[in-house]
Amino acid sequence: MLDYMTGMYKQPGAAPACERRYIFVYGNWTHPCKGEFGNEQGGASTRTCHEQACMNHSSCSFLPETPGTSCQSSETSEGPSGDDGRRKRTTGENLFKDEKQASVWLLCLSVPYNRTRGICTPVMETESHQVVFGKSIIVPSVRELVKEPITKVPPRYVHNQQDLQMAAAAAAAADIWLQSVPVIDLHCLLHGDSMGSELERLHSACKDWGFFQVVNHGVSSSLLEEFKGEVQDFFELPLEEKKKLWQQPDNHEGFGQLFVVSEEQRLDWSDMFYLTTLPFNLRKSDIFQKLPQKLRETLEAYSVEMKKLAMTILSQMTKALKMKAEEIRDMFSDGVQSMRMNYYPPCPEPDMTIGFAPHSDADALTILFQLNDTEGLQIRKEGRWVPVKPLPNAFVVNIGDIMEIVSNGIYQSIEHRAMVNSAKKRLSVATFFSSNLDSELGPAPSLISPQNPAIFQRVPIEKYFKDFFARRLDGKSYLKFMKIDEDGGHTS
Ligand SMILES: O=C(O)CCC(=O)C(=O)O
Ligand SMILES: [Fe+2]
Repeated sequence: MLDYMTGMYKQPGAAPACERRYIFVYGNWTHPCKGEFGNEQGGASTRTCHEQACMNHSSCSFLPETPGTSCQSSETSEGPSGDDGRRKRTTGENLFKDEKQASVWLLCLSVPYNRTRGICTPVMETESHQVVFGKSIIVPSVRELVKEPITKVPPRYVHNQQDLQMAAAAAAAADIWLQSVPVIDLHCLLHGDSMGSELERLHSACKDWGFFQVVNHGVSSSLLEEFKGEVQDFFELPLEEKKKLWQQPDNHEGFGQLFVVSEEQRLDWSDMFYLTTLPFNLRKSDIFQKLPQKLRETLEAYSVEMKKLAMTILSQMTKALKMKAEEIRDMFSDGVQSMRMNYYPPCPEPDMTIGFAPHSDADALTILFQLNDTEGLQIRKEGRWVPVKPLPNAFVVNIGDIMEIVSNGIYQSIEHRAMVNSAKKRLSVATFFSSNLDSELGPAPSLISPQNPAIFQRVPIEKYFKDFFARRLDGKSYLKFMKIDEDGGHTS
């Protein structure tokens, strides 16, 4: 049985001996505790860090500098243990035939496991760090609301008309903009002759747009299809089932809406499900245990893929910004990952409301997976709302506030929102990637100089998030709060 707090398989009576193993697929690696570094091309490899030998065990990890996105090599590597408890050698090809399984295995190997039983037996009491980042007033489900034939949007969902009128203008101008949101080819960025030019394109996309679509990302389409189906089924569960996973008054994880801080506040035309997925010790076990089994397993695999992808993109951004590689590693190696699944039901008066009010994301990097081809996402560019048309097999990636702060404003988080329509529902999953919970947030030292002084203050990341979730979501107002004014204090 998989323990969803630690990512390990529970096996009663397992012996306590343990070691920590790491696995990476392609690329450069470093081992901060042992001062080792190396390079692997092709196949999956594991390295072992023996707990006793490692003084820095809690923070020790092999850090893939250029994690790969493909696992098709047939190079030899180690695989999960056989039934006899001894480790079997297998080929990379076999190991990753079932990518979902492989990803779960990757996760398991990134935590201590019991040497005598092979893979993922419980050897470590993970101290569950029960951080509650925020709470939100409990609100009804919009999906349930539209089950009754309604012709008008209830007053609590009617949004500011001036803002909404801009949506119509954006729709009219859509064709001009459709081609404009940059598309980054991850394969070209990591391999081959066009790496340099693709890196420049990435840099411009982050500076000028704060948004881009990423293609050739290497995440298996079968995993994405499976995840898509399971998320759709999840929102179709009967209300009685969903209630078991509804937000609680003291914690915003679960079904509901985020950032609802007053009974008067206008609500968005959507239902969402929010949960923290990484690191393991931040997971809310009661939520994980109640997820449908298949979704839970696919979510594990998806979460690993998203972490790999986020780390790859972040390390490329570091390169483009000419930051020191270790700065990003120190901040994100054990980064906080959370997911927000969004369900926007059809709306009888789409011009009166909004699926997700304008906001910038508080994280470093968001990877958005649009589950169907219904349009709805718009980004604010030069004062206009620009629709983002989902490309097949692409993720939409955007810079969040943390990256704007770390880059000292070179990259900018961009306001975006989700619109609804009268005919079709829309679903998306946003994966948010933020820095390690014990890190301090502020501009990267390598980007600061007397000529380029820090424009943002430094705060512990835990405080940053708690303050963020305590506020009503309002465009980029939270980032303004983090800015240093000319006298060296807060700007607001
Ligand atoms: O559903 C969308 O397109 C946008 C979702 C979003 O912005 C978010 O979850 O932060
Ligand atoms: Fe967002």
